[in-house]
Amino acid sequence: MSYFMTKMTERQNGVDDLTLMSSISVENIVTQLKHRLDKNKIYTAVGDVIIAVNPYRSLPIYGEKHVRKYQTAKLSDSSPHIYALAERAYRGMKEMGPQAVVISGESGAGKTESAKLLLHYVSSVSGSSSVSANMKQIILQSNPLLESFGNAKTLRNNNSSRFGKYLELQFNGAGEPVGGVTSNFLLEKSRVTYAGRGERSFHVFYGLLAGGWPELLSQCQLGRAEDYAYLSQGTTYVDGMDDAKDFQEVLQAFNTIGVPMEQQWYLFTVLGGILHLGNARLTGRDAPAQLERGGEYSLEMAAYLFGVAPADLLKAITHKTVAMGGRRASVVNIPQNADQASQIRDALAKEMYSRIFDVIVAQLNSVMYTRDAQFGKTIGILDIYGFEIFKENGFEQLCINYVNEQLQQIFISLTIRGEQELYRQEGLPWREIKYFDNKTVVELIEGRNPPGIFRVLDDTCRSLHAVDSDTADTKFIEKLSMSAVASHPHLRILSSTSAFTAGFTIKHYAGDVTYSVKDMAFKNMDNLFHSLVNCMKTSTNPFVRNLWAREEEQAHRQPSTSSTKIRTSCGQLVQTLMRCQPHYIRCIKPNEQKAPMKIEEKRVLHQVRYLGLLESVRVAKAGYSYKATFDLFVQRFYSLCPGLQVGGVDGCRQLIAAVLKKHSEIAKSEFVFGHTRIFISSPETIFMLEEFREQQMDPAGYAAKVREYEQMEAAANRQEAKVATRGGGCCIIS
Ligand SMILES: Nc1ncnc2c1ncn2[C@@H]1O[C@H](COP(=O)(O)OP(=O)(O)OP(=O)(O)O)[C@@H](O)[C@H]1O
Repeated sequence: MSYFMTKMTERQNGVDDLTLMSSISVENIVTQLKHRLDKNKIYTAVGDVIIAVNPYRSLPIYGEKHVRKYQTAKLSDSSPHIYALAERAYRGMKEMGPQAVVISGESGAGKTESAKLLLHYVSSVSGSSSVSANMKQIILQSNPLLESFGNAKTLRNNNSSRFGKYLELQFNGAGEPVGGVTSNFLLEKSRVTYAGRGERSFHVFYGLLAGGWPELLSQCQLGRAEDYAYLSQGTTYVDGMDDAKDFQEVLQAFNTIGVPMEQQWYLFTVLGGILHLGNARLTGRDAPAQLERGGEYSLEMAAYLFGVAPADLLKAITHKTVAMGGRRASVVNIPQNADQASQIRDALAKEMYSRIFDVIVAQLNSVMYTRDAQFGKTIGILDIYGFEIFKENGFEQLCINYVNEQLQQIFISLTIRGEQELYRQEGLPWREIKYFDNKTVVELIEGRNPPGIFRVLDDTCRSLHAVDSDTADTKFIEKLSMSAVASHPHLRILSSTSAFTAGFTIKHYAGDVTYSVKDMAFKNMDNLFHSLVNCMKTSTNPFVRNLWAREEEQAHRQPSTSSTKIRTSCGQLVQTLMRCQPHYIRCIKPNEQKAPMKIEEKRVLHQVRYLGLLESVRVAKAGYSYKATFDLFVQRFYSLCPGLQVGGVDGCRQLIAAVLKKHSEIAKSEFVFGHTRIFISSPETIFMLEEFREQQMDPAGYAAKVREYEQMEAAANRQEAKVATRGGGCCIIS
């Protein structure tokens, strides 16, 4: 007996769950997604993981009617849908404890839309008391605010989130949302000072210039976006976007969350200061650098808006303060040339912006967070860049891929651990689950002993004083080559060639990625020197002073590096997620042109690899292919045992005995009984059971499907024969 119906479904419609594919390969995953998208099915499951293919058009699968369907559905029987996952998370939160939904995928794949759909679902099913209505309103308004400061136009997405976000919703005992906390990660602050061709900086800059209060624009002496070096490298305009209108939403959100007018004013003047700072161009091969002609006005405006003296600001930019010596350390000011000083100026702009972003998030949290929530009643939503591999990969990709390695670690340990725990609870014998544990890659990047890549990089940065960026990169790769991890099986160090600055390849769980070390050391140091910190702390602008207040007098300490900050915030995230029941949404961008319902196979293949979907299928199939409570199993397959009168374990045993008696091709060892569930080893057995069931319940329909399948196979064979004849000219497949 073949399980042809399953194959037919697989070939025509794609399987609902990829663990049911007849052959497991990345190519077959793509084929399945394609078949499903052809049938308007954008969601596919891999066990409990949901794959969401961006349809690039609105589909009639959302809204209240669909919410009600999933709210009342038996989840084990419902088709894959983001609402089904949202319902699982919501029920899990109410009945058990903290839940987390991890959404990943490349830019434009649909992460933010998925997060919004989740919020919509939870908001729809979770009560309407005045506290929760108020909270829903705040959460709703926080979106345009965070998007204005954290999103930008990129070539891939006009409204691309340039930061990772973890929103933890807090609920009361009745399951109503009463609060929340947002954490932000990896803001792409380099976008403040540079946006590539066709891209823009963060939306808020254009909004401010297009829709800011006239008195504010006049005080800041602000003009058009094209007038500012930081905004004019890319484009300044986005099709279909109304910057002035969006800016009004920002102001409204500030009012809703209670940011006083005075603070709003100060905040926007600092943004204006950043724009002027970018126009303070520096020149001169010798150190210290000088301002270019005309640069004095820009520097003065920046200094005025930051509330510091122009001479102090210039000195802080053109001199680097470093600590020298051991215990009785002294501080020296090293003059910087134009390139170095420009880097420091940009570092100030980036840091100022990123601190403003942090302040906004903190302000949001101060109104959202509540102590009245029930302990452990939370649902977290993590919307974060997926694994990245570009033609050229640098420090940013290393950080993003490191976070994704960590997330994969959690995925593996919680899934496998959960599976093993279930076996233990069910009294099943220990069954080893084989999978690739990427812990070794996490340690290669962040390890302490032996020091991993980040620590070698930090060590290099610590020993840098007045060297240029190229020398720093060379020193880093030398150190890495001599370090203990140099011979790590997942690392290959590459020396420089004419086309490539030295670098290294990491064998990640999702594939090999080659990183160039160009500018890694400088990006890691962030070039934020004490001179800048000390200058900003003298500001007469209370908002600016506050931004820098957290800095201790730390002229004698090196500032924390970017990789240390990422390790720390990622560590906190991991701890939070480890306490939760996780749910995963892997988003896929089907094509580059944003064309509705179209799959470019090569593109999707690439993402399937880098989202680690093959690994997900393997992990989901690692234990038993199928598990269900005795009752559920009996409910589904009772027709295979005519006259069956009982449910539970007895019903299950009788049913299986009947199947084995009639179908000798199924081995008894396929079925394992736990305390409350039945487990089935291979997917083939389930396919067969499904087929027997269909045959039993609807013989005529089944016979028609057999005929349809045979015709389809014959047509496929004829087609293959034609292709073979055309291609080789001599091979006819009979
Ligand atoms: N489920 C969906 N239905 C219809 N359109 C969608 C859906 N998901 C995404 N889109 C479309 O794709 C666009 C990009 O989606 P989104 O902004 O969510 O991507 P992203 O993964 O968050 O990207 P980035 O990482 O750049 O922020 C949306 O503006 C929307 O037009």
